Amino acid sequence: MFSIADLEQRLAALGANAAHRQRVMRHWVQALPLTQGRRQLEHYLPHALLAALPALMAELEGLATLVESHPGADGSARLLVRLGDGQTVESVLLPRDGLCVSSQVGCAVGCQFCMTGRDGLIRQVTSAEIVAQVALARRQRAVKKVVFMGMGEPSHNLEAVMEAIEVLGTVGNIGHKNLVFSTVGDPRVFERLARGPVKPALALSLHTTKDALRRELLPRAPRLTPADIVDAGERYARETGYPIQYQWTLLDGVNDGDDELDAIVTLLKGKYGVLNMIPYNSVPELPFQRPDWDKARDIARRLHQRGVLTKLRDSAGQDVDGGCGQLRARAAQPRKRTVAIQPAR
Ligand SMILES: C[S@@+](CC[C@H](N)C(=O)[O-])C[C@H]1O[C@@H](n2cnc3c(N)ncnc32)[C@H](O)[C@@H]1O
Ligand code: SF4
Repeated sequence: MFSIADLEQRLAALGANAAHRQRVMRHWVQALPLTQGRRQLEHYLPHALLAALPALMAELEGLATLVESHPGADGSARLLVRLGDGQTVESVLLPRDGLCVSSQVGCAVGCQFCMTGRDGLIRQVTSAEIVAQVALARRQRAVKKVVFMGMGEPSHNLEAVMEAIEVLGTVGNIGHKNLVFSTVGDPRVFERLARGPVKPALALSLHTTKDALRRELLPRAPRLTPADIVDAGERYARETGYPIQYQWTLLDGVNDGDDELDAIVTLLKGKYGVLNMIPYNSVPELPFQRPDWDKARDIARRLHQRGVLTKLRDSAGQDVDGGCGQLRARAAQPRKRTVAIQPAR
């Protein structure tokens, strides 16, 4: 297990200067053959590095290897990925060149509706292992967007995630607004993301406007109220120019009542953001129900009419254990079905 910083050090020890390091990293992250490039590697890299390169590339490939691929009817594919020590995480190839990656094995937040949270935190995923998930996916298809919506809470592995984001947004050739950091909301996140050289877009998993219910559903999320989260999100959105993606997992009879809709309008109307409503992926082991699609569509339509930009989305690969953590648990993000769009401002 090593980090991007460890990799940089190893390259430097083999005689690589900054430009050499960037070139090697580009081949890895973009899954480019070593023969590709304007200047051939053998005329460019120091001898020691050249000699070590095949073994090093094999080692980098070994950071994330494919165990299973479950293609969905919507063009997505849920991947079960083995890390170097045998632990497994999920990545999801999304329609339209997106990829959902995992930042932790398990998760300490313990959301009641999430299969990943049931395991608790098993271990952190290193920055190199995060980037390796992208390299693995790129060996299968193009990746132009990376969302941190797989297993784990990125704010609990913040420095590793930020290190990976910096690589992906530079040598990885991914547009900064196409890197999406998804979090339950942690005060450190807003400050840290705004400070990085690569500022990602931000998704905030809100799920309810009620503080007490949120504490129940997300038992170990930081003690920010929904209003605190939206305030901090609004500042980040204004600072970066990217709208916040508010995430709302729709749970039948739990967070889909008229009282929630009234409070959503109070909280989000006029804010620089979009509300993504994602009907819960049923997981047999968990005690929640997915609302039917017509009900979900009606909720999105009513919010739209009241001035909240709302999109109804379905998790990718509904037909192949679409709930995050299900594939790992049993040895599985967003196909868009946009029903209502209204300019937020
Ligand atoms: C798996 S989490 C990972 C990122 C981060 N921990 C978070 O919660 O934003 C990504 C999103 O998946 C959602 N999610 C988890 N389990 C789900 C399920 N069974 N059905 C639908 N969405 C789910 C979460 O609510 C969250 O918005
Ligand atoms: S939804 Fe996100 S924060 Fe909650 S348990 Fe799952 S991975 Fe962790």
